[in-house]
Amino acid sequence: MTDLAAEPRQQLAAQLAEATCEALRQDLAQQERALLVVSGGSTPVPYFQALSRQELPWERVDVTLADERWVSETDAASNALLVRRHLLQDRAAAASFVSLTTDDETPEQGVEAVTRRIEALAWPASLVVLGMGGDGHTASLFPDSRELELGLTTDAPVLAARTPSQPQARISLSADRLHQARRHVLYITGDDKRSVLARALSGDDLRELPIRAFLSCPLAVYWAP
Ligand SMILES: O=C1O[C@H](COP(=O)(O)O)[C@@H](O)[C@H](O)[C@H]1O
Repeated sequence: MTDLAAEPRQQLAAQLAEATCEALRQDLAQQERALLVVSGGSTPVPYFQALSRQELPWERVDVTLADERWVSETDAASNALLVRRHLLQDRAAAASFVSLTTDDETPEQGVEAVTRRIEALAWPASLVVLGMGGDGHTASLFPDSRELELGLTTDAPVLAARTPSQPQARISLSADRLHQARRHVLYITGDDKRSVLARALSGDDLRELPIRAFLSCPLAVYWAP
């Protein structure tokens, strides 16, 4: 059976990979290193694959995540595993990846070390590629997170987050740090997420749909059915 969603999603992934390269190339013409912040979850796989084949001076590119589940890098739920499997391949294998986890038991214990790692990167990031869940969360800024208010207001770059709806503890870049990037993309697929985005655009309560914190970045929306 033909998967009707596959082709537009592949095209979208190819377009976003091109736009990502353009952003990184522009910045690498002005500076020694450039930083790309990507999201995890299931959506970015075709984008990562398309990006991994692009020609770029990848050895001058750092890649990190907008957020991570506090699991080992071998766990199937690890966003780092996803990046290593699908993005840090082919030409992009030469990029440096900076993870958001440590060997500590909890993100609260690891957050200081991760903060030091994150601060050592070449900010502002060239591009932040945000994802969005069906509940309007982005990065690990979840509507039901105990730390949502903190994540939206702190000027610290990284925070630990506990979210009743999620099985794992999380670590996330803060809204402030994500805002500081030069360019912002929201990368989503499917009609459900399009409806969530439409809802987000028609209101202003950040606690209801945290993605609203990024709608005026400005945010380039990459969507396919
Ligand atoms: O939990 C997460 O979910 C969002 C969206 O994921 P998707 O599977 O619906 O694409 C993602 O942006 C975030 O990085 C991830 O940790």
